[in-house]
Amino acid sequence: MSRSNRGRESVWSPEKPTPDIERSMDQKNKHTLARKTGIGVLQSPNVGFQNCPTRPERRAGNKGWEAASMNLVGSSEAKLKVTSSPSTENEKGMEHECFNARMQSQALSPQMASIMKHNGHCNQASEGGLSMYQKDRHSMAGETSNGDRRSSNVRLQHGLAMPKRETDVGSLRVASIDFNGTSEASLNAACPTPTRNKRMESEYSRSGGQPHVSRHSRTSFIDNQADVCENSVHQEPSSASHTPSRNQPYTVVGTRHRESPENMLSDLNVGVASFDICIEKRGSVKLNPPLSIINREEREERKRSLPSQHVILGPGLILLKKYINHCDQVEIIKQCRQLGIGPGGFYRPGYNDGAKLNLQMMGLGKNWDPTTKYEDVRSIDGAKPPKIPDHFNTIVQGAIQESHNLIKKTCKVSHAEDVLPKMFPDLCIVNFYSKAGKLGLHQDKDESPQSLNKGLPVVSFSLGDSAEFIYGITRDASDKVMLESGDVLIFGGKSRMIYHGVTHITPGTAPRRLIVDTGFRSPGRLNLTFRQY
Ligand SMILES: O=C(O)CCC(=O)C(=O)O
Ligand SMILES: [Fe+2]
Repeated sequence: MSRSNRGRESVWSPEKPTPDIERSMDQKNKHTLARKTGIGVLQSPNVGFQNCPTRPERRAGNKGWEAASMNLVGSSEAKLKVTSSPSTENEKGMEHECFNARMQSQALSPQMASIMKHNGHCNQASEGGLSMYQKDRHSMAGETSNGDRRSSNVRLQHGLAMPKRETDVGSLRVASIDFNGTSEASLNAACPTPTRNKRMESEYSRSGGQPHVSRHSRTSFIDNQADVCENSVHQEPSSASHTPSRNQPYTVVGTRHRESPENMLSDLNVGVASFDICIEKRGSVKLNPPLSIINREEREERKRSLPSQHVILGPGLILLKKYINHCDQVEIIKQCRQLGIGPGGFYRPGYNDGAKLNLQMMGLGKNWDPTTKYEDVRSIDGAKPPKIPDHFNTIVQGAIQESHNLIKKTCKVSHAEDVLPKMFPDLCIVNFYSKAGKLGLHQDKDESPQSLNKGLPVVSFSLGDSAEFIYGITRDASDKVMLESGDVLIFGGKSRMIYHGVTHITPGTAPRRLIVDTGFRSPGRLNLTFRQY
């Protein structure tokens, strides 16, 4: 099993609704999907639309719609409207010609602009807006408005399933729409069939202007007698405090067309939504942590200055407990945050069949993706992975040195490098795990054969919430260790090819001071694995 088989999650399965979506359905074709998000956490509610009643591939000639997934995150003002005008007489003509997509956004991230340009989805794209005017039978038309509020019409080739075959006519799909920032948004979709109309509504509302409030997302499918076929995703600005800044990106990403592998592959090329590992501070009052917490953290600091609790878990397998100090942890999180929202930043890697890893990932130096493995330019969006910051490398070298000292002392060997070779990283995989994040059992074996043969170590930093890390020489890895914020785990030499994975993270275990000083998402865990290709 290779790294490419790491924990997979099917994100769109008509048979298996995602567990966090409650589903109910009455006898009159009324479907409701609802999901409540947690309190106190800026979350990305995934609103999944599954198993829509008029799937075009099943019911030839019907106008069907499908929206597989909608993600709303954080603050943005954005509007996507997709309409298909009805024709009472000639359904086919209507279905082929009258697609019209409209996206309004006050701010378009530079990243998104370049993605849209790169993928040829618009003829003009710039930070702050994009526009497209294109007319053909599968086109969407529109214009860019003046001023702050941009109106962009985009051709979402993968965001919408354009009718390609007779059986697909009239199908509208909005498979995945990502808004970043704090948002109020709604999605409406309706499509008449000869016998009945369907209407789908989704609403994500945010009460109050502060990030730490309870959130609610609602999606429902309602029978509708309206004579229009409309599918729109609509976000209304709710208050001045939601006014987006230019670096609050708005992106639209690809669909999951289940019926064709090529579609699934090309979906991945549509673009990525930028993901922020930190919660934006919105003028909220910064409260000092309670005394008990300060005391506990001071005790932990003191413990750190005691003789180290570093352990040798196996030959070339070293755990440096709380090796990274608070200031360095803050620095690493802030730098990852900055890099993560820029070009080549965090995205959720997926497989050709639509399954996705249970984490957000970013490559530094090189990108790694389950389908492409290592690449110098990200095939998903053409972005060049950012460089590894020098400061990170300094910590890596210090950790290797510390491990050598420990090996010399404990194993009484004169050449610690025989046990754990030195390594000068040219790439780093940064993983962000949210509450449900995990990583299936795998070996890290996509590095070069020379690197693997020499047993050049992987150096892994853990920050934020603790994680249960499982490992072992064989596939039935049964050893476990808790990786806490500041820990560095190193596996090289004879342990280079261990099977390993992350079974779960434990929410609420990140040092509070770290969250306060960084705005780091809670619950959340950041993991950086440095390697030499
Ligand atoms: O998150 C971790 O601790 C492990 C990450 C990992 O194994 C990987 O990225 O290959
Ligand atoms: Fe790994």
